[in-house]
Parts: sequence; C-alpha cells; structure tokens
Amino acid sequence: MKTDRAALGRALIIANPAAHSGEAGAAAERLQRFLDCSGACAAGSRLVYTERPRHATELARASAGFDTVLALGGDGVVNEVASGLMDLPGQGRPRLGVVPVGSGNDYARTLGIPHGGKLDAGWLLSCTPEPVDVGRIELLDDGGQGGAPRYFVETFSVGLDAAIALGTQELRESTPLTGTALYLASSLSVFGMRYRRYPARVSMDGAEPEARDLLLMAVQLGPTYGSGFRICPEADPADGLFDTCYAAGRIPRAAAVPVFLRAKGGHHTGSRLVTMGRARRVEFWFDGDDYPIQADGELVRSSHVAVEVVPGALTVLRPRAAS
Ligand SMILES: Nc1ncnc2c1ncn2[C@@H]1O[C@H](COP(=O)(O)OP(=O)(O)OP(=O)(O)O)[C@@H](O)[C@H]1O
Repeated sequence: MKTDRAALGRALIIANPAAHSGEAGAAAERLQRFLDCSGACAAGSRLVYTERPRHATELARASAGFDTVLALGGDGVVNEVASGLMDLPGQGRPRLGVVPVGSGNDYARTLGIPHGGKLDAGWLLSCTPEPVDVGRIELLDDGGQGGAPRYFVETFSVGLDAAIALGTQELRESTPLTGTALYLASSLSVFGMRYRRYPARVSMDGAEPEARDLLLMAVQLGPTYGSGFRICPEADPADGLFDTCYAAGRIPRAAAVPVFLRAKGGHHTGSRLVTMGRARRVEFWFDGDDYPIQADGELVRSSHVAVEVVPGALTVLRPRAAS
C-alpha cells in the first residue's frame, strides 16, 4: 500500500540532539520544516528533543494518539523509540519512521532508507507501512538491570564484535571518526589488545544447551551491524526468525581477522570458522557477568539472558522502492 502525501497523519519527531556528534539537532528542525512545507503530516507534527539516554523511550511510551513517531538520530535512539512503542498496546501503536542521522545507521540500511549522516527525508512522501519483527531481551539473572535495553530491532551480539561496537562510543568522543572508519578503528583496538574467547552455554529454540568457547555470536533481525558489516546477509526483518552467526574455539588472530574483514561484504559465511543458523529464541549462560554484550549498539550487562522474536510487532515506514 502506498501512502499518500498526508499519510504520516499526526507525527511526533523524537530527535537525539547528541547523535552524529551533535549534528542531529539542526537536522531535526530541517525535518520539521520539510514535513510542514510538504504537507506530509495531515494533522501536523511535534518535535521533541531527548535530554538524556533512555529519554526517547519515555517520550515514545507517551506517544499514544500520534499516528507516526519519527526517530531522528542513530541506531541508539531508534532502539529507544522502538522500546517505548513496544510498551504501548499493539492496537493503536503508532508507526515507526526512522530518520537516520547517526554514525552506524544499520537499521536504516535494513529498511532501505537513504542514510549517510546527512538528512534526506524525501522518501517519507511516498513510503509504505510494513510490519517487522522485534527482538525481546529477557535478563534472567538478578543483576539490577534498570537501564538495559529490553528490545532490539537489528542486532544483539556478544563477544569481540560487541566489544567493537561498544568501543566506538569512546572513540566518538576522542576522534572525529564516523561510520565504517569508526568501526574499523575500534576493531583494530579489540583485535590488537582485547582478543580473547568468551565461554558460554547456548540453547537455540529450547534445545539442550551447548558449551561454546565463543569469539563472538550475533543474533540478527536485519543483515548488518557495525555500520554495514553483513554478518547475517540473508536476515529478513519480517520472517519471524533470527539469523545467527558464531565463531568459537581456538582460532588464531591471524586466521580470524581476514574472516572478520570478509564480513564487511557478507563473504564470510562459507568459512569453516563460522556457523550460521536460524532460531526464534536463543538463551545464553555466560561464565562471567562482564562480557561485552550489545543490543543495537547499547550495552547490556548479564550473565544469563534470552532473546526471543516478537513477530510483526512494529509497523515501520519503508521507502516504496525498497519493499
Ligand atoms: N540529549 C542527550 N544527550 C546525550 N546523550 C543522549 C541524549 N539523548 C540520547 N542520548 C544517547 O546518545 C547515544 C547515541 O545515540 P544515537 O545512537 O542516536 O547516535 P549515534 O551514536 O551518533 O549513532 P549510531 O548509534 O548509529 O552510531 C544513545 O546511547 C542515547 O541514549
């Protein structure tokens, strides 16, 4: 179904002014002017800025009555907005529109939305609402997890790759790097100084847990993480399944690095060092409670965690050509 020009209805823009090194604030004002001038929102738009981490979740949780919530920023604010929308009843839950002005923009990639750090919202004038799956995160230990993400829309991973994603947060503050360059710089640091294995037990879809000496394991709704690494190139955000990829065992760094680099183009899947899979639920027991774990680029702390697909839980706006 193609939307008409006014089909965003009553729209709430939730913008993270801190995203993309502070450039997202000005982009949000441009977006609102664009929506008002183009008549994309039949019943007008409202712009609110996040004031702190997790604030976007609170704002989205209070968005009942809006037809569309536009998340402007990076994958972090998209995660927070999606989480807030998931707290609303399914009936009448506003649709999610992603306006990428971040560093990684992996969810925009998955949805086929133009991205690259600069605002490009023309696609909102002719977009299609489509149901997509959401990943629910269940923290099964009692570690006081107040601020951890409870949902993800693109990626959940543990091990070296999560250390890389989380390492970008520090590098953003200390360097001008963005996008792929940012993730490669973080990769160099992790492969150079923090190369190690993360012993765990993993159960897929309720099967007997298997001991795995993980280097990394990714559980994906969409194909990419880390600003375009195609870790699960076949992942479809609307098929009701996670795609998974893991590498485990004594793999020398010299063998792991080329495989990791091949993942940029999704060419690692034939390597004997990686195992691809699909599941609706994955449960992890970790040997430590300090493993690097990320959900859409945000830190999760847990030693026992399960992720489960919630099929078709959100309606997202996609550019017409991408669907
Ligand atoms: N007003 C704010 N001030 C500081 N940090 C904020 C604010 N609002 C949100 N945040 C936090 O900023 C972090 C990064 O946000 P976001 O992901 O939107 O941008 P990005 O890091 O530039 O992009 P990407 O995740 O795609 O690399 C998130 O952890 C979010 O909680």
